[in-house]
Amino acid sequence: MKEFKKLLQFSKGYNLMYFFAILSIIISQVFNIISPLIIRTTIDSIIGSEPITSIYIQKLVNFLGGKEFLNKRLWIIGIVIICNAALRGLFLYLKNTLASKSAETIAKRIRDKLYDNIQRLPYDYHVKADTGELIQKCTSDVDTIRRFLAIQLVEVAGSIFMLTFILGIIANLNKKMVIISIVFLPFIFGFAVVFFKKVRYNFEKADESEAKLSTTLQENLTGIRVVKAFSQERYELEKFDVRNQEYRKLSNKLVSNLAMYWSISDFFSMTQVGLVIVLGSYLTVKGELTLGTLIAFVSYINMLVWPIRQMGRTLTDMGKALVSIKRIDEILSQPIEELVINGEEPVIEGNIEFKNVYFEYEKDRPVLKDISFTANKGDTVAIIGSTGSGKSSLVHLLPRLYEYNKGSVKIDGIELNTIDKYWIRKNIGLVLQEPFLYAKTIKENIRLSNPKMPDIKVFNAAKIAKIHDDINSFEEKYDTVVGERGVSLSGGQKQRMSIARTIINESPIVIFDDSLSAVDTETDIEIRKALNLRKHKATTIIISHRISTVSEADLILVVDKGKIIQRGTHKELIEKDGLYKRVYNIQSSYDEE
Ligand SMILES: Nc1ncnc2c1ncn2[C@@H]1O[C@H](COP(=O)(O)OP(=O)(O)OP(=O)(O)O)[C@@H](O)[C@H]1O
Repeated sequence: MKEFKKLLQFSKGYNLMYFFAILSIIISQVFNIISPLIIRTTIDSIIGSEPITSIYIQKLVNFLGGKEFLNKRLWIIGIVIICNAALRGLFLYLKNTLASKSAETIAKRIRDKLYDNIQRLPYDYHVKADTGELIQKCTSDVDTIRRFLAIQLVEVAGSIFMLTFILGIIANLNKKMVIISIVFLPFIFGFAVVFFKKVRYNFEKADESEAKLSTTLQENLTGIRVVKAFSQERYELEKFDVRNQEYRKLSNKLVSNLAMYWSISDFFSMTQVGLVIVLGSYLTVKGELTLGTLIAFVSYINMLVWPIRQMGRTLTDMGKALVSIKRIDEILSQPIEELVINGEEPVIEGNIEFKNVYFEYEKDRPVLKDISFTANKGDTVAIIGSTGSGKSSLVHLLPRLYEYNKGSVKIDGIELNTIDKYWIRKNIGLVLQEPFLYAKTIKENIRLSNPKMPDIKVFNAAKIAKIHDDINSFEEKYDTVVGERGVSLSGGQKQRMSIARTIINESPIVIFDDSLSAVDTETDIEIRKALNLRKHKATTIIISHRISTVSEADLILVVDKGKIIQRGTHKELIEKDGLYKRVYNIQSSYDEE
């Protein structure tokens, strides 16, 4: 029930439409149920001489001209049957349209809300989240809910109504026959429920196996260059073959499970129908049942058996929808990141001050310890240190991707955690370690944050990032579409593209998180020279493992195990014994060689 309540927030404005969908299936069932009564009356009372017991049918017969009149014009009854079928069709059409329309709208709203929440979840959530799982929740889980609303729920409502209505009618037709007609129904229903509950595990296994198969395919396609470089084709083929075989095995198992179910269930259903025919015929011969009533019973039992058999399956499938609602709720109930809290938007100049800052991702496991340094507007601060020493964590504090636990960070004298996240992120350009490019043109990728940016700015940014000449060498120049994840560009070109994309915004603070690593030393020097020309426009923080990249910085911080162990200019640091000098010596001797 809790799960249904969760759906209600998405169905606002469509509840009435959904109610009409259910009403339509009920009305269509009424027309469906009337049909055997018309045939019964025709056989027993219009053609035969049995009295008409129902006053409603008597009224209808009178309205159509009376028994005698109809007896000579049976075609009128044919038309009534056709009209009845047409009306049933009309209401079925209405049910399908209304249910699908409301289900589609609800599914769209859920997708919108999920997408909106995903955009607003904190950075840390996305660092840890499984992308495949998120995609599955936004696609197949939403689709399961859509099918549940568009098909299963209305069908079950219709079947429950039909069951009650038909039982009411046949109870009036012949009491003895009612017992015979329904004796197997609970068994057919129970068998369906038990069976589908049991095979649900097999369904889930097959689903999982299919997901594994597509993940293997996706991984292979994404990493195809690594596969080729390491001659891993055979291993990949074998891996895929194992997954493929596993999926085939599980699918086959499911198919044989279902084949067994449908044949056993068909056997019980046919036994139920057969029982009605045999015992009904016996009672008819004995004179306890009219021929028309027997035909009505056979029709009704056919109407009941198949939906009841299907309902067992539908009810178990509905369980899947409940699981899907729970799964999407895992995203919806995550606390979203408040980007604007006080709405203050101070002009950011670029003066940065860290004072005794501590930070930890997990309790009591500090990643940054007692970090203090100052950078004035326009300064370049370089951070160097071994992998895992805390360099990225340090710079991630500035755009407030994470909050420091102790100490103080001030931007132009204002405590960082009082500046809105939205505003500070707009004022900090962050070039990440792994550049991500959209499957768009180069120009669109560079002016991503503002598509109205004039071409001249795009060219200038590309020139500073030393990618302008490369772009001009492409046939379509700035209109070249880069493939998914920019596969047609080299690693260094992608890094330079993402540098151009960041510096075009002319943010007062720019951070390069090891984003020159794939660029050769010469290009690295040229980029830094170009950046130096705009030195007074932005405070720059550069993370690198390369001494040549950090050597010209106004301040170099050497970080180890979350602490600043050395600081100063290149000149000062190479004169002191310590990590910096050691790295410098290693890299210089390597360069000389
Ligand atoms: N989201 C996270 N949750 C928990 N621990 C993390 C998270 N991100 C990083 N860490 C841990 O924090 C420590 C510092 O990581 P960080 O990425 O800041 O190092 P780094 O110096 O930038 O390394 P590299 O040079 O390899 O990029 C590492 O031990 C890392 O495992």
